[in-house]
Amino acid sequence: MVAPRRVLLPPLPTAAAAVAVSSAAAAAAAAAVLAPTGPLGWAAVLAVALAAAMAGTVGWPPLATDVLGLHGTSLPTVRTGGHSVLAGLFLAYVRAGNAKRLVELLCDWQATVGHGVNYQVYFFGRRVVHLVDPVDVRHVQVRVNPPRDGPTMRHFGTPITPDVLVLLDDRRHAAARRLVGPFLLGPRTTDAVLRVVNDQLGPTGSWTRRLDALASGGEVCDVDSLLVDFTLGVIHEVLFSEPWVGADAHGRARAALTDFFRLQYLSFVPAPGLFSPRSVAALRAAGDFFVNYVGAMEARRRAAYADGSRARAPAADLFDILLADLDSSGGVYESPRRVAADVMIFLAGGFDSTAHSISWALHELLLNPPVEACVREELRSCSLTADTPLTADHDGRLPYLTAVWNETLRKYPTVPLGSLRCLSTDVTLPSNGSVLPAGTAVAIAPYPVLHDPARFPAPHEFMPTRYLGTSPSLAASAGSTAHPAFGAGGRNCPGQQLGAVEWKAVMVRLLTRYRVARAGGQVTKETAFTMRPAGLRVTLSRV
Ligand code: HEM
Repeated sequence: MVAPRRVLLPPLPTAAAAVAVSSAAAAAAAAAVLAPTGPLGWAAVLAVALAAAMAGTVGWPPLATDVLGLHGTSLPTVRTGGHSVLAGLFLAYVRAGNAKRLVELLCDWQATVGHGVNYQVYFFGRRVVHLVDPVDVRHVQVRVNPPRDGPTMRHFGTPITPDVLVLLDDRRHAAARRLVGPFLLGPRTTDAVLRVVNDQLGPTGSWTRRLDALASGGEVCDVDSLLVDFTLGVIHEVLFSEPWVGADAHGRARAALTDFFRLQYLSFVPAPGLFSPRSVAALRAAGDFFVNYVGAMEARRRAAYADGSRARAPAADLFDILLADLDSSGGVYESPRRVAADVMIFLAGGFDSTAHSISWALHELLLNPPVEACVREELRSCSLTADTPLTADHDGRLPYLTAVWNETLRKYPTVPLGSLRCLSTDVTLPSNGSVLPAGTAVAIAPYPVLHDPARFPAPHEFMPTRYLGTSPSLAASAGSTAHPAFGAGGRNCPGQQLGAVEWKAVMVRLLTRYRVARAGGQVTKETAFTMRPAGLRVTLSRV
């Protein structure tokens, strides 16, 4: 590994200017030589300018390699071992994104520069710094807490409004988090989740009937897909205190959110115009669906207040809190569209990330019978059976299951790429004093941080014992800065308690009622914003 030199990099516009100047010069030179007269001639000039821009993009950064104490810019393409030339880095990224293998690409890059080593990559003259040194990660996420990188995460706002929670400026973002935080991180969310899970997966619950039917027929099922449906129902009930309204609403929402995530990887690429008109139309249709749905839910709620069938206060759910704020002057939510946008973000954040964390845990229990035996033994020792509802009191009494949760999210952080931030001020990295200039895009992806062998020996092994004795409370563990599966700081995941409680409640319900067996097939990591175990096929049988 090359020892970093500490040299201050010229500010970002220098890079962009270098690319612009080299492509303009190339275009001028080509124009002089080709003397274009028709469209073909101009197309040739354009092609030369484009090639110069790409060459400039990749050719300029080596001058900057090792400045900032970072490494990189010549990185292998995924699984080929070959090094990227010219636009190779960009193409490798797009190819890996299309193949839903961005995690593998990131791991290859990380292995090239060394585990725990920060590095930089360039896309079209723009530097993206990947931070993995834990000291720097902590500093930037918690102390600096930069906003998300608006231009490259713009599609989060595309469907409804750019004023969506994840993209708000610091002041408005903090106000929104203060509004929803007490609900999402408090007992009302825990109670709501336990009520829904215990009801639907309880002895007479609708989901239990569905799973019992699969079990008695010995049917092979895609357990992850079932769980995605289930968790979309849970997050809806936490938001609205009722199931999805309308025959096809649940299905349409799932399709819309899937469309929304499918394109997410392109938003990490800081180049304009990457979305095809068809994709943009699909995103807009998804946005329209949510605006209409939330509008109808609002009308329904207001009618219930008006006829007295429901009290306006105290707020029973997150939707009540959002509507009360909408009705107040100077609140966080100034329009119904803003409410619809954030409802969409909570639904998006809260469904498949949690579903996949349950599926990955089941996958590992199937691979590790001694771990499964320990979990089952712990459930027995707490007298948890298929007929016993899980309560909030059980949390501290299930340390082994808690360790399995932590280890599942370490090995399979289900939002593996985290989010892209943009520095508003110059930031000095505490690990080596390097300065990242304001405007730098910073990626803090949980996956490489949680697979650093220096911090997690044998990172590809599933060892819940790493966490035994360290984290008595489920909600407080995986969200810490030492375990950044949920990010950290002011823009961390507000749904971590919800996800943790739901994961545990579902695991208890499934394991006390069913035995799960593998039904063949290869399980691979498939990343489209969230990371799922593709190919996980199982059969269920009653315990
Ligand atoms: C296992 C489950 C989950 C994982 C691994 C996860 C992970 C993450 C991560 C890594 C971030 C980005 C943090 C950052 O930028 O520093 C995030 C943000 C977010 N998550 Fe989660 N999440 C999970 C469950 C949930 C749930 C259940 C909800 C429902 C409320 C949710 C809602 C959100 C929202 C709204 C944001 C954006 C926060 C903001 O910008 O203020 N997540 N999550």
